[in-house]
Amino acid sequence: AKGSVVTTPINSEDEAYDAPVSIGTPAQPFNLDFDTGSSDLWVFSSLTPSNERNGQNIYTASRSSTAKQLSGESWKISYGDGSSSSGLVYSDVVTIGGLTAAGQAVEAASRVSQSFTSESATDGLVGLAFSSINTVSPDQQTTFFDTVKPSLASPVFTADLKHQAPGTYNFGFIDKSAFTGSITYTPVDNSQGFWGFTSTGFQVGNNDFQQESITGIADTGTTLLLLPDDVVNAYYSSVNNAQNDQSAGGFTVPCDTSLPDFSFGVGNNGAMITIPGSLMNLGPSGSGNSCFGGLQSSGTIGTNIFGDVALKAAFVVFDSGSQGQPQLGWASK
Ligand SMILES: Cc1cc(CN)n(C)n1
Repeated sequence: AKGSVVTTPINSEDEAYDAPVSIGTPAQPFNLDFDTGSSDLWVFSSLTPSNERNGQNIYTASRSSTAKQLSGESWKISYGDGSSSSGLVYSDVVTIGGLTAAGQAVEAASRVSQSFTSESATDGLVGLAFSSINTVSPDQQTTFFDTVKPSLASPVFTADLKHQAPGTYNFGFIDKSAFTGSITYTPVDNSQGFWGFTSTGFQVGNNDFQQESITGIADTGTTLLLLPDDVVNAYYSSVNNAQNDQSAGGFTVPCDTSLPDFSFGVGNNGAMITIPGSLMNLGPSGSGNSCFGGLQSSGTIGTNIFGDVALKAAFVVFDSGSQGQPQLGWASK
């Protein structure tokens, strides 16, 4: 089997990307944030207090003839940006891009934190990291990808995110028309449950390539590219009037400045993914006439995060084991 679904930026800053998902019988429609940095499929629901909702679609299990509550099961998750949610668990039919997962764990929110409430465009998340970090307790559940994997032509999914334009998540196949050149594969360390890999280094504009192992995760659910301070300082020291502005929450640049490209190395054959300078500006920073940089410090997080700013410059293959061990494929587009 194969699936293909369009994913769309939720706002003018490409802050997150949602895609349509149907749950239940008859189908209840949702717009969910596909997140390769977590492993819970959760939705706003009839259990979510009305003062924590803001127009989101809600899942009502009692209206689905295929819903079954998983008795005694619950979930609770918190994300790197401080947001969180928790609730109860049902199994139900979940359809994404023509692919149907029967008996998928659907995590119904009985509470959500403020940033979810205020993001009216997003009805929940589809976790696409490894099922080893699914939070359902006492019986851990599988991600949508793991649930449908046995039926897929190939155990892979791909992410093709775009700047201010619709992109695509494909399941079970690689669309050769979606990228240029070849795909460079690199091994994945999934010991922490993430799509972890090591980049071979970086390059600011047309400067020399700086060889430096940068270990991080490919995370479609994080907006920014979060890298070590030496990389971030090397980038912004090449930008006139760039400044690390605490009140803005990080590095800002003058909004009218053309920014250098930023490239990062993948694989052991010298391949690089180049983020055009235009995509390194995320728009007004909210303080002064400065704009917020797409590259920021991974500082105290404990890992580097290749989020949407990086991923939207690439066609990315999340391969869970077509060659035995999990790997990430990177191609320009
Ligand atoms: C809701 C959400 C998801 C992620 C990335 N995994 N973040 C940082 N926030």
